Amino acid sequence: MSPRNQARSGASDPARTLAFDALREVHSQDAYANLVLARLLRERRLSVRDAAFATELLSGTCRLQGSYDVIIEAASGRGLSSLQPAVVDLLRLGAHQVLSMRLPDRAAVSATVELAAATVGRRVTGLVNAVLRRITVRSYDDWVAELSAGLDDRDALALRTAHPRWIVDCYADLLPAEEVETALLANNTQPVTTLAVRPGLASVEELEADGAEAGRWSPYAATITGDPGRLPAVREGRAGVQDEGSQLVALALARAAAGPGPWLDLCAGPGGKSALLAGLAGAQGALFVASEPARHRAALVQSALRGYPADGGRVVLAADGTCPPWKPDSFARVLADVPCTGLGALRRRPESRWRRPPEAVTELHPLQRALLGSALQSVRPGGVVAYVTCSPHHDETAVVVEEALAGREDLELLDAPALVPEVPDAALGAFLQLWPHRHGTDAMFLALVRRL
Ligand SMILES: C[S@@+](CC[C@H](N)C(=O)[O-])C[C@H]1O[C@@H](n2cnc3c(N)ncnc32)[C@H](O)[C@@H]1O
Repeated sequence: MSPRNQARSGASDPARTLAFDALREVHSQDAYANLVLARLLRERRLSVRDAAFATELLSGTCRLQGSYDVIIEAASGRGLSSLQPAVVDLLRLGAHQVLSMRLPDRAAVSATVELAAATVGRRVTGLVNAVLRRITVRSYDDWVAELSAGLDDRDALALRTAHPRWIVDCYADLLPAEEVETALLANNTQPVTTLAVRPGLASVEELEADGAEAGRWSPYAATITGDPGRLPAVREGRAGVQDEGSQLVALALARAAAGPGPWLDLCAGPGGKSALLAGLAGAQGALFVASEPARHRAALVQSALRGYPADGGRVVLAADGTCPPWKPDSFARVLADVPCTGLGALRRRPESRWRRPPEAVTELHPLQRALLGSALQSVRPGGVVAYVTCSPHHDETAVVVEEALAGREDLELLDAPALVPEVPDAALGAFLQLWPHRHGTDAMFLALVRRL
């Protein structure tokens, strides 16, 4: 087998080869790193150790990419656009091994040079070797200190924490100054895997007996290490992976006083919150309706609900939430978990911070406003709407809610933090704002609005 084909099959260095192939897909096809990684791990069947190495190499490289790019440009003395994209990805993977993975420099450089030979070709090995050896001369912190000279404080913070400047600005506008860096660095950590049990179908105690640990805030949460699929409750659809922040916002909606009547999840795909809400609605004898316009995502909602008995208490619709097929005033509780930039879930989506342009915030605004308007029309008097984002950005959160409330005397903003009193430091006025660095959850935002 030629070296090139050997590397493609992953025989010589399966972990680095997988990380390289995945990174190429991420950049050349705009693919999601997590999805590509999961697929390649399934297809190539690496050892546990190699799979863990490939996962860290790919995820870490994607997260810190912006700062590595600045370092690579400084070390190579040329702009990245003058290099072949596959070579840039090799250098990024090498930079991560050298600067962040605590591997011996010599081993990291020579393994990356071999990978370059096997994938792109021998002609690039000299360049890859020279640039990586220059990178090994300094630590990450020393590179950042050197390259920060002359930058303003926020640009230096962006480089140090590996975030685009506009995201640094967003966090700096929302948090006390002394918390901003900690909050940004929390986005560079790997979140624990958290499960939510479906109410009435499984219990946290059952998961604990299978090796999980009870969660920190939600009575339905448990954390695990390793593959969730090893737990019978997960395989049987009686529990599923869900961040605790998502559980808390669903729980707050369920706890608000709203009177009897059906519940609606207006933007339900892929069904994480639906799976929890359906059980909570069922416990109150309420019909639960999940609606999601994207058919493949509506199918994921069906799958998330598969553990519940098929007794007619749950309905999944493929409907556009901005022009819904149901009559106004139909529901007692409505969840509007709207599409957003996902700035609060950067831990989970390693490449996303470099992909989303700042304009995404303004582009999403009309849809967010329309969906909240539709939710407020769908709820009956006395009922409650939960407006939720997994972004803390002011323009996606408070601004949307305040616009909807303006001049509406029939709407009342509820004290959302009061409905999850077990969680400290989460009040942003009457809004709930969770943070990875404070709560270990995604940065979920919740506003609860009652229709009078
Ligand atoms: C933040 S996700 C919802 C996550 C979901 N609640 C969960 O916990 O799994 C937003 C969802 O809104 C859906 N969406 C996009 N446009 C929509 C529209 N016009 N009406 C309703 N939902 C929409 C997206 O397809 C996406 O599934």
